[in-house]
Amino acid sequence: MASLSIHSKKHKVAVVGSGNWGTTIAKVVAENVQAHSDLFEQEIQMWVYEEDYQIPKDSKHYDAGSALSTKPQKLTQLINGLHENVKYLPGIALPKNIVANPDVADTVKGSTILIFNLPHQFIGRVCDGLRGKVIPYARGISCIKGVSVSDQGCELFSESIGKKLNIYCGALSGANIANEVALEKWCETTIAYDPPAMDSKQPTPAGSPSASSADLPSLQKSESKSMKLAALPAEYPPLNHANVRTLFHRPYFHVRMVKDVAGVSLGGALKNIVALAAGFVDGLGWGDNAKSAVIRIGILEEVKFGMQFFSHTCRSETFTEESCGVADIITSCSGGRNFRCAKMAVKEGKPIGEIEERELNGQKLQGTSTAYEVHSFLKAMAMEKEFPLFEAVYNILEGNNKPEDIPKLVEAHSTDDV
Ligand SMILES: NC(=O)c1ccc[n+]([C@@H]2O[C@H](COP(=O)([O-])OP(=O)(O)OC[C@H]3O[C@@H](n4cnc5c(N)ncnc54)[C@H](O)[C@@H]3O)[C@@H](O)[C@H]2O)c1
Ligand SMILES: O=P(O)(O)OC[C@H](O)CO
Repeated sequence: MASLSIHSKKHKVAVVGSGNWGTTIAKVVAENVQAHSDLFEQEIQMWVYEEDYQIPKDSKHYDAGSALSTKPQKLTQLINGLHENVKYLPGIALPKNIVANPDVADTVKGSTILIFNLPHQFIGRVCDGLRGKVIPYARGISCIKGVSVSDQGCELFSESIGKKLNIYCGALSGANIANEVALEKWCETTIAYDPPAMDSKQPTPAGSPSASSADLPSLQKSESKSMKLAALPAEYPPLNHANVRTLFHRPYFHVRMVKDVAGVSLGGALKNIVALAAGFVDGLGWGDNAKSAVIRIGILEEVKFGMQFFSHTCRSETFTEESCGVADIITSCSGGRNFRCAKMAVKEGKPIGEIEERELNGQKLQGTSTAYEVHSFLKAMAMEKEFPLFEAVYNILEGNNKPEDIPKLVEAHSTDDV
């Protein structure tokens, strides 16, 4: 609830992305800024990748007598007029304090909290366009489930966003099918936020904001030693765990705060590969036992990947105890888009890309590209054999193997450990 604040400024929040999850998270934070007007400004700017959209005839918004319905309209105009993202989150009423904006630089202007939430294949280009446009003391949260693989290696999006924009960026990930969260069905999520110590200090209310610099948190230290962060001016409420949690926690969306940014990010990214494997075996009609075997092996490979390549910060418990780990694998292997499309692809004998195009109305699978990206990283490290499930999914997508080959391909995981 709103209470008196000793701070003369409030945080302005922007959401970069407005797909199925982007719009849902905008709804969550729009509700929370209304409930905490002592900490946050009331308007949420939400960046929309602009497109024309024709309201379908079976939509409750279709009105044959209105120009809004008879020809395609800008999606931003529809969202702002109807307070609903009719394309990516149809049927969900959005709080009126969400403003859809087609200009990404204008969306983030003056915002101290930036929430990145779009399919991972697009974030690099979007961040390139934001260089120099964000206020220097802004802080970010990445809700993106994927990893960034390049010649330099495998990078978390929290890291690459942070480096590109010269800001600290944490991560949010969990067992969170967007449509269920949007309908306010209870779930949990994990937020990893480990900002520079200066963000948690109790502020000195009066005086100059004096943007000073601080070292990056340990996760990023080794990779960008030269990067210096601007301090959050004392006029703002501190961006500590409590205030970050306040922005996201709802009665139906329970937040657990942790510090393991790598574990949270990797859990969200790698489970998408596992969900494809689960869809493949389910598509074959192999039943729940086969799916559970895939889940068990998937968790093992997630932990191994994290401890092998992000050992300086990653905790195995993040995968086995948090919503972003085991819970997200279970959810994703039950009702996620990657699971559903992989299952249909096997049942219908069609390429998964064709199913994605037909079924998802513009939403994007993350597992297929992540399987290729993880494969290219493992190949560069000559470690393909160490991750047979991830490799099996890649080889099935590539046409080198069939879903029926999965038991043979993951057999190494079935041998005794004694
Ligand atoms: N949908 C879910 O249930 C869910 C839940 C948790 C996390 N996530 C993760 O959240 C992230 C965002 O997923 P989502 O579900 O919001 O997206 P989505 O799958 O609904 O993707 C569509 C979005 O991509 C945008 N887009 C299309 N082409 C683009 C381009 N060239 N440049 C920029 N944007 C473009 C569209 O405008 C739309 O906003 C993903 O990493 C996903 O794994 C999704
Ligand atoms: O629909 P998916 O497969 O992208 O999964 C959605 C969420 O990540 C589940 O937590």
